[in-house]
This record gives sequence, C-alpha cells and structure tokens, in this order.
Amino acid sequence: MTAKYGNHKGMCFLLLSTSSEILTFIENEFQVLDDDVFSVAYPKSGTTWMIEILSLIRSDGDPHWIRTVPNWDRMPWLELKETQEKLKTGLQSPRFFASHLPFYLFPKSFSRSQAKVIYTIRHPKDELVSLYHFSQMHKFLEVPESFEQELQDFLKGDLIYGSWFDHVLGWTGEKDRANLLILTYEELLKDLRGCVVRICNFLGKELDEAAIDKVVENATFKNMKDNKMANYSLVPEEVMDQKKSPFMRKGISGDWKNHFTVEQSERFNKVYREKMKDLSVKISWHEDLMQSSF
Ligand SMILES: Nc1ncnc2c1ncn2[C@@H]1O[C@H](COP(=O)(O)OS(=O)(=O)O)[C@@H](OP(=O)(O)O)[C@H]1O
Repeated sequence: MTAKYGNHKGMCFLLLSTSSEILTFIENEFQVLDDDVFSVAYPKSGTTWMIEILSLIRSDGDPHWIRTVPNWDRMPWLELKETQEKLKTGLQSPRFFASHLPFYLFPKSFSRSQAKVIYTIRHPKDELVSLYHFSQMHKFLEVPESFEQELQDFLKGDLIYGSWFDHVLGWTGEKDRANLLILTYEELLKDLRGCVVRICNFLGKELDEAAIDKVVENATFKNMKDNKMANYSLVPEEVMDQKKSPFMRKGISGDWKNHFTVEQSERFNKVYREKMKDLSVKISWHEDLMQSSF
C-alpha cells in the first residue's frame, strides 16, 4: 500500500475519501435509527445497483427521483468525508445510506436497532475483474502493475476496504439477524423481479405489480448505464476517466473467464477453499470455487 492509502484497524482506506477519525466516529458514536436502511457491499459487488433498486422502491417505482438526483445524494456513503457534514446538519428520515464497511467497523449501534441492512455479495473473481478495470479509471486509486498484481493483492487482502474473504465472512456471520438481508449479484442478474419482491417484503414495503415492474425496468443495466444520475458521468474526468473504462462496464457474471489463466484460477480456488470452508450461507457459486478446476 502506498501514500494514497491509510490503515484503520487492519482495513485499508483511501486517504482522500475518509480518515481514521471518521471511521472511529462511525463505529462508536454514530447513532443508527430504527428506520435507517443501508446498502452494504464489498467494492464492485453491486452497491450502485442496490442503491438504484432501493431508490426506486422508495419512490414506488416512479423514476423521477433517480433521473434528477445523483445516487450519492439519494443514498450518501456513510463513511465518506462529504457525508459527515450532512450527518451533523441532519438528514430526513427514513435515512438511506450506502457503505463498504466490514461488519467489525459498522456502527455498533446497529446491533441495538431495527435498522435494515441489505448486504450484496458478488462472485469474487468477477468482483476482482471489475475492481481491476475500476482501478485503471479512478484517479484516486493505485493502478495495479498488472492483473497478476491485482490478484496477488486480492489473495493477501491487501486492497481498499480490506480482505474480501473477511468482509464476506464477517457479514454472513450475522445472517441470523432479522434485520439483515443477504443477496448475491448473481441472484439479481438471474431474477431481478424476484429479488425486488424479496427486498420489498424485507422492508415491509407494499408495491403493486405495476410499481414492481417499474422498479425492475428502471434498474436494468441498460437503463442505469443511460442514467447520468446513476452512471457517475457527473464525476469530473480528472477523478473518473470513463474513456478508460466506463463505471457501468459490462454488468455480467463470468467475465473472470476472460481474465484468469487456468493457473491463476486454481491458485485463487486454493486460497478460497482455505478461507471460505466455513461459509454459513448458501451461495450458488460457492461449491464451484471449493473445487480446484477452472
Ligand atoms: N443494473 C446493473 N446490472 C448489472 N450490473 C450492474 C448494474 N449496475 C451496476 N452494475 C455493475 O456493478 C459493478 C459496480 O459495482 P459497485 O456499484 O459495487 O461499485 S462501487 O464499489 O460502488 O464502485 C460494475 O460491474 P462490472 O460491469 O463488472 O465492472 C457495474 O457494471
């Protein structure tokens, strides 16, 4: 890790985005309210997608809000510097937040609350590929020397927001909480409508069939790619150079097969087997990763 990054209780963070002081405040002093809703995920696992889905559910499927307000204002990032001012001045309830925090750094007050968290998990090889491309275009991040370098950093847990393995194990270890819904990116891809219904049930939000259809239609990859309030095109090119790699890049599962060699895939699976053997939730791709084959 370099001068661009800091380390807080074992988690690597971007110095430009947050600080140890903020992370300490969020963990220990920030008061979660019972009607707060959080979209939490390790980076590049579908956070932006969940923000769009939750925003649309909140507005009963009406796309006006998602087309006129940037996603970072609809659901501010809990741990980022720019959100701290908003927290002080007060946000209107119910508050909706996004976060990449691992469970051990998430606000302690969550455990005493009825606030709802939706935690999204993505196939780690696709997450790694997405992060690799994102690192080329986001000027605040270190550009990895090569895909191999990114892979080695991933396997060591030496990436922004720490180890993917620890992140997923930390949050899935909380699976029995009634106020935590765990979904995968692949479930969203396979059955977006079914997931929207599950999210509505989890939130206690009643939407009629037509409203659910509108949520689904407006949260598709194509519609989000075309929505400047969701595709980060409002972020200046000096920060995100989308000519290098668009934020809404491919939006598919299995792109890792175009990036990993057989040897890299087997090396990945070996580490996965060691670290994830006690995974406590059922995930469609888990058994594949527990094997040694490509
Ligand atoms: N609607 C929809 N459908 C399918 N895929 C989608 C959708 N919205 C976002 N994405 C893809 O999610 C990836 C970005 O993840 P995050 O939003 O978690 O990124 S970030 O950590 O907040 O920067 C990134 O994945 P890749 O395309 O593989 O790079 C986005 O394209």
